Amino acid sequence: MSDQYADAVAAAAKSHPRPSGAKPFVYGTAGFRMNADLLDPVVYSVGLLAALRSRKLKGQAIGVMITASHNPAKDNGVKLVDPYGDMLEQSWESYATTLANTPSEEMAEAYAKAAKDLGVDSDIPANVIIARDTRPSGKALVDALVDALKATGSQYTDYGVLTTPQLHYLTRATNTQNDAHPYGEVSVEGYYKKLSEAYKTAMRHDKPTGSLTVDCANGVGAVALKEFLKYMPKEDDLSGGLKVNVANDRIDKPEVLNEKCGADFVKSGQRAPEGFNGKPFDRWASYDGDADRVLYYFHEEGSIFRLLDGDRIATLAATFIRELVQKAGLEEDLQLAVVQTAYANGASTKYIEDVLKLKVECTPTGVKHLHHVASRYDIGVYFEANGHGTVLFSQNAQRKIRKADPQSPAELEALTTLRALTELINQTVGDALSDMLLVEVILAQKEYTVKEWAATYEDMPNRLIKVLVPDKSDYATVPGTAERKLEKPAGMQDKIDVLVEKYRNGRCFVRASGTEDAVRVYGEASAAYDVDDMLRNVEQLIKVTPKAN
Ligand SMILES: CC(=O)N[C@H]1[C@@H](OP(=O)(O)O)O[C@H](CO)[C@@H](O)[C@@H]1O
Ligand SMILES: [Mg+2]
Repeated sequence: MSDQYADAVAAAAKSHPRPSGAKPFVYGTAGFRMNADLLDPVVYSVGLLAALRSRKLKGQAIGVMITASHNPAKDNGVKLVDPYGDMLEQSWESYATTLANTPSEEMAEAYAKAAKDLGVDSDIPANVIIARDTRPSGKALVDALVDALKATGSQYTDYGVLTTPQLHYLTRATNTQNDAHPYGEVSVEGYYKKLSEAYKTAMRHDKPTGSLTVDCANGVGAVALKEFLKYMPKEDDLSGGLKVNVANDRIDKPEVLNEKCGADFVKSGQRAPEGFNGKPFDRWASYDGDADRVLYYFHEEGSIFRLLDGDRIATLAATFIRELVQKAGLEEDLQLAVVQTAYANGASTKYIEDVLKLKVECTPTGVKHLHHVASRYDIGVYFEANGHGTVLFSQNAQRKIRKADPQSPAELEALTTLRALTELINQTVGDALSDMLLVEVILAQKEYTVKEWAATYEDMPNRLIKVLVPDKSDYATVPGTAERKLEKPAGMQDKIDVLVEKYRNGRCFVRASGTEDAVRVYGEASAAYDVDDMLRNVEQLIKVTPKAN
């Protein structure tokens, strides 16, 4: 056992025992997520890994976020953020999983082995920054994390209660503060200032119409939004003045987090949250529990609910950014693409390809996959249908946008807005607040009402359901199909294909969830009654399939 911290790791591990008989934990789509009561030893092990990761990356700061996002209040979770604000490099996930499943009495050995395998030099200083959402269990979990950081001689900063994207911002800002182009000031205030200044520039000639009401899922988004509003222009300001109503902000009642509200509730049920006023054409948005997702929606006359989901935000952003790039005379220089998952509504994909004539890529579920593909383009717009996404501007694109020499007042105008957008958009990860400001800028500049935005294309009727199965690991998709085809259980895909063929423009796929103990079934077709019938039949098929062995 060579690592100089191994003894301290062993001693501290005794206070964070792994309950016997606990199910194996897996670092999944969004880190570890489970009932908060089980998480203490897991978070301790994540602290150890954060220290190793920071040392491996020459002392750059690593972020640790304690959140379970849209899950119920009793759950919690933990995820690691890499130095530039993206998710933990995939090749390290297996180390996270191994450490999380190690009994406390073997922890020091497992830690030293990981350090050795990963070639970590324990003399390099480690630096970790921490934040948590509003869940009551978060505080004690931060204590477990800090125990690991102290045991490994790491420096740390605990930023308290923040949104997930704020922690991503701080991680990147910390690691770029000495660069030629720092990401921003290393403070939460710096985050608000960066966003508000970019918003004011982008809105310099425009004022949004009407008001915007934001359902904050009774979570941390309410804290961030209220603070941010202090940095916004006054409501009557002709440059960007906007009346924002904050709804579902009961962070004093932790048990109502995500309860009948929030982006996940709205998207999966295709219905408005509790507290919705139902006034026709009022503009509403919902965040999720850690404010990295946002969706818009409104009621048409007759109480018809119209959802403007992540696909809509992606198409709106791609349209607008492409127009700006053209107007700025940079069209030849900058290639733009949209990245989606199989859950994207087929009508949105068709619209991007046929009307916008832009390239669409489809990746497996989970933002880390979308982010990775989007980063290959000069400008990569990526969104999951559930509202999680952002726009990435490559270094090359940022340089060209910064250095371009406008040849006309119109080019200068477009460039000014484009430059503002590279600051307004949180390029580390999906960010409800930043994405919402982006949407507001676009709607105001294009003079779109929500009705006009919704009219750009018509969604295919669709539904997403969860089916409980004895063991979700019986379900596996064919690699390279972006999870659209099953290879396990054997023969099931053929049966699904036969079923789906019966419905006009039917599409349906089944995959195991990476965050819940269930399989998900997504379906869409030309007619809503066909979608319901198709999903009922596929659900039945899953229920009668004998357990694989
Ligand atoms: C269909 C769907 O919305 N799946 C969500 C959900 O993943 P699953 O692996 O499907 O459970 O949670 C992920 C983390 O928040 C999110 O990235 C993803 O989009
Ligand atoms: Mg979230």
